[in-house]
Amino acid sequence: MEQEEQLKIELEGDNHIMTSVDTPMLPDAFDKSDEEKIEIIQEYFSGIMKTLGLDLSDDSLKGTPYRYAKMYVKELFSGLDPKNKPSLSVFDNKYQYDKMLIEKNITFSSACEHHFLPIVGKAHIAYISSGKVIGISKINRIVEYYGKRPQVQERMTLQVYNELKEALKTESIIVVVDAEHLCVSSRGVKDKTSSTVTMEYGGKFNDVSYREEFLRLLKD
Ligand SMILES: Nc1nc2c(ncn2[C@@H]2O[C@H](COP(=O)(O)OP(=O)(O)OP(=O)(O)O)[C@@H](O)[C@H]2O)c(=O)[nH]1
Ligand SMILES: [Zn+2]
Repeated sequence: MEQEEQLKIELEGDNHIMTSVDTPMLPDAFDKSDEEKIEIIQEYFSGIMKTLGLDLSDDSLKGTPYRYAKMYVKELFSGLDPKNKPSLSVFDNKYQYDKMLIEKNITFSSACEHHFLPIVGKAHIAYISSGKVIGISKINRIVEYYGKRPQVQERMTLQVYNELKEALKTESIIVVVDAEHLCVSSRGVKDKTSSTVTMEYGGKFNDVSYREEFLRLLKD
């Protein structure tokens, strides 16, 4: 089959799926200031509370729509705005350290995009330098930044991997995320013990012996 014809079928076919690890955002996502967003969300959340029958003149409840809106924009979902992306300090690997660097037990919280309920867990990350090293706290900060969005765990895992790949100019990175989803543990199926593990890796970590060493060191 001609390549062009094949491409046309792929693009027009019913099963065509756009592949992207980007968080789906509207084109005008960054037109409003944080203060404008807080104002709008506050109004909507007042409506939700009133619909539930809550009396917003109560002194404990009256500040809740504002608190809620501020928490969304400035805290829980601050990672939707690229202005909050951490700057990553990357240095030359002058000492030519060529083994694995592992940053393990990185705690993070996020929110699942299907229910807007918390995802709470840990990320474990390792890389092998191809000439660059990264300030270790920046690894934690990258996890924090991508956690501060409505997420699915698979996408968050890939976003963290891609960001580190870009900064470190290597694919020899492994990202493992192990998290509890409150939409699974506190509602719906209400399973209190399961956790969800996702991973992405490349480069030297395609070799199982590197993955085994990484997983062994996570246990210590
Ligand atoms: N793959 C994946 N699924 C997720 C993640 N977070 C939440 N989910 C799931 O998203 C699904 C949404 O399914 P729906 O059937 O539309 O939602 P629901 O009726 O509330 O489903 P239940 O949770 O089974 O009650 C649920 O199975 C959630 O467990 C995630 O990070 N990755
Ligand atoms: Zn959910």
